[in-house]
Amino acid sequence: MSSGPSGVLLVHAHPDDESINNGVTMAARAAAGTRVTLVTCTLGEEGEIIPDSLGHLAAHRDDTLGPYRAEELATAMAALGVTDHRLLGGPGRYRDSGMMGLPSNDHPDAFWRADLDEAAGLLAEIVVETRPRVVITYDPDGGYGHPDHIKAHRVAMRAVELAAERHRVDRVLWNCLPLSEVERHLTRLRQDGPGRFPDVVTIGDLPGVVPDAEVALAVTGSDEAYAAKQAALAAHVTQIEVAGETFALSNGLAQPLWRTEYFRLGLGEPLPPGSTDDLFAGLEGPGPGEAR
Ligand SMILES: CC(=O)N[C@H]1[C@@H](O[C@@H]2[C@H](O)[C@H](O)[C@@H](O)[C@H](O)[C@H]2O)O[C@H](CO)[C@@H](O)[C@@H]1O
Ligand SMILES: [Zn+2]
Repeated sequence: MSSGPSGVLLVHAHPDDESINNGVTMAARAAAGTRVTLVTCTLGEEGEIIPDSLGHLAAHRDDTLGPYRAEELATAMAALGVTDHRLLGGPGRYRDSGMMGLPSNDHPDAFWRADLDEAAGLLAEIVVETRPRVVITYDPDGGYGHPDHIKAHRVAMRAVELAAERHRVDRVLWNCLPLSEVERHLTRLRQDGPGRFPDVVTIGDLPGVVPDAEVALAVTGSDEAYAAKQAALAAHVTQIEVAGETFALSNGLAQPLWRTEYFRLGLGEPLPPGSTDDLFAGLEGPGPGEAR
């Protein structure tokens, strides 16, 4: 018998998105005793692969990248202290669709092709089981237009609707980045140089950049939470290289490894203006017997 409403549910498209977008938030909440549940919608089977030694895993070769990234995800979750992480519909139910417009979008198992209500129904059952007060996912553009990110947004929002008669989520938060902070960090990155990486990202390469006024919440990590995020990112060996307070994807473009993670309000209870650190700010107390 689950107790009252508790915790936070995060909905992400591929293994690595959870650590990139919410590593600090997940580590801080797990350490505080909040129930943290991660649902990852695909295994990232179509991903590029950084280490040459692992290139054989690629979709056009052995096509075994998915199980490998599942192991990377488990290692990242251990680093963040998150024990409840699930694959939507079970391992392999929905396949990584690849970047928008590629033939992999048409794979019969591609998440981009998934029936929305079927996928949202699977997620709604997790919402009813775990009873989160807050759900975190992407904005309607998926942050940067990747089909799996867009679909994860749509599935998450529909699941909250489908679950509402059995469990009402207090608020849905969308990951974002405030323009002024992006400009400040990229200016410094360009001045310091990309270090071990060939170049630095541009604003257009970063997901969910919005005017500062649209940011409803900023969650800044402790040294411990930030170190956990660095370790979690580093666990995604096929996708990410970490260099101190920067990292790069397979595109080799240095980008900030954010210590502060930012959110817009997607649905539900507004946060008090200028809220910091508390996903549950302004909500009536924790659920019965639940830590926040
Ligand atoms: C962070 C993220 O969502 N990564 C996705 C993305 O991978 C990017 C993609 O391969 C792009 O072409 C590269 O330039 C970039 O460096 C990659 O991060 O798309 C992949 C395929 O759908 C997905 O597996 C990966 O997780
Ligand atoms: Zn992704």
